[in-house]
Amino acid sequence: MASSTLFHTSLLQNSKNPKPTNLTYRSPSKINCTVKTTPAELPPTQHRVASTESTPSLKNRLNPIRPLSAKYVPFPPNSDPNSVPTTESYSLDEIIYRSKSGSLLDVQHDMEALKQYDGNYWRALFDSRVGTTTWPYGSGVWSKKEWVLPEIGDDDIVSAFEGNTNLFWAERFGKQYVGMNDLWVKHCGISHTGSFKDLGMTVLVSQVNRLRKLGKPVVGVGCASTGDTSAALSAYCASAGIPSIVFLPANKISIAQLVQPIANGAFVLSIDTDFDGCMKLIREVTSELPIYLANSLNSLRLEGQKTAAIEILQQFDWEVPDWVIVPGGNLGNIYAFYKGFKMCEELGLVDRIPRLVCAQAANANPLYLYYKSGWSEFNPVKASTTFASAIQIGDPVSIDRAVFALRNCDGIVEEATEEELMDAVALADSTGMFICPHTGVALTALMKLRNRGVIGPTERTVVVSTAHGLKFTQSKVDYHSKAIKDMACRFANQPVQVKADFGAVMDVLNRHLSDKSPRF
Ligand SMILES: Cc1ncc(COP(=O)(O)O)c(C=O)c1O
Ligand SMILES: N[C@@H](CCOP(=O)(O)O)C(=O)O
Repeated sequence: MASSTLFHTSLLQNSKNPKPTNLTYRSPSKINCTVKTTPAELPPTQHRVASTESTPSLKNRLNPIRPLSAKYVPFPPNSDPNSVPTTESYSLDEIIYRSKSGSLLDVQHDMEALKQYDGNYWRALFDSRVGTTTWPYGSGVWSKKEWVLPEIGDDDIVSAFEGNTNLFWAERFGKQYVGMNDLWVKHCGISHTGSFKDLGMTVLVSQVNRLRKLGKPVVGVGCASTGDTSAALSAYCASAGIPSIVFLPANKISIAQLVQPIANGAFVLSIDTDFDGCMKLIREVTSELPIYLANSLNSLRLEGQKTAAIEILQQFDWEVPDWVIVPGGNLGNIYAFYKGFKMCEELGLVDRIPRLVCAQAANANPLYLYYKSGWSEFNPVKASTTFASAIQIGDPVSIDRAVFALRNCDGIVEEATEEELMDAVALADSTGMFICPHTGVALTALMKLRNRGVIGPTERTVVVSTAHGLKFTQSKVDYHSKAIKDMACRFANQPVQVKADFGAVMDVLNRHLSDKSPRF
């Protein structure tokens, strides 16, 4: 409720805002920073105004002569030894999703321009924005604007102040179930629309907003979805007044996810196919109609999603965790994490990157099978039904990005059966979390890697939680009522039916209290 109120207020104020004035102050790291504030007569909600400090205002430090910029290049970028050197590139103001050869694209930042500032500078700049309410830097994504879309105007940004999510010390789960004392869960799903997709969608919809203002032919924005991309797309588009169109696999997403685009006024197509079928259709449609493609095939999305990696480092005071475990489906996010960590290393904020683990549901495991083949042969699969329905994907569009990321960080791929992932959810929930099944997949991967001794007991590990558990309550209801065929539901916690009678209630409580065995 609160965040959606802020969302609208921010956009309203942004459009009305007069020009700011400048003040100079010294940031905690002794770097001269210029901050722009608005005149005193402005409304007290000054924090919702546009255009505050920006990197060029810090030019007194290093006299930068290269402006910051970014462009599309074919993936993998030229920096990769296996890439074929090319000069092919495109402005971010072009509407393009694939290179001439049909490969994926990547957003490439002018790293030389970014390197005009050292790691201390970037750390201090990002740290100085934590907790601010100044537009747009109060967003965990736009607090890293220079590394995301350096050239976009603040007025074009469509943001719900996403990001800045809780990095939760999973003390009890860690100690009790995996023998670890340094286990953390990054709750990316505790967000405006309840999943990490907000991080990428703010970037994509902001760029669409800019394109439309530039007069580009974009009548709407479309995606195929297993429920979270569609929720984020429709919310951000609704906020900016941009039409959204979502292709959903009929009867394959949760009710909570389905109602999100409906409520946000999207044009919702429920299609009698699976996600891969919807993805194929949206690609065909967006090549025919002036509908902008919002899936992570579009590399803009990953620029926002990569900020979760930067945010993790920041939350650890720029200490690098040993492992980060990410559930994978269409496989954009695992690459986004790699890219975020790698940029921090290349720009001197940290001196190494973590090892990444991509966790898949065994019922939708094409990456896992590819990994197990020693990366020798990739075959799409027909994904079967899984409680981790948002990753029920058999032909991931970002397969090349995922392999690139995993190979370059000595990464691992793991899988989780339905029973394993649901048990992991129940155990995590019993320690005070309320996680989605996808996070259960990631926790299963952690348990397996701990059992095999791959992850050590004192290694700092972050499990990325990708969606809010409240979107997936039906799976929890089924589990706790032991209503899942062929599943023991070992950790089900069933309510006790009792008569509305004092004696009956006392009997039940006395039996419960005398039972000394811990519940799990
Ligand atoms: C909740 C949730 N977790 C994980 C994923 C996997 O992310 P990716 O498709 O980037 O691999 C998705 C979407 O695919 C998702 O919605
Ligand atoms: N889980 C996703 C699947 C599509 O992924 P995307 O990142 O390519 O949009 C969803 O919620 O739709």
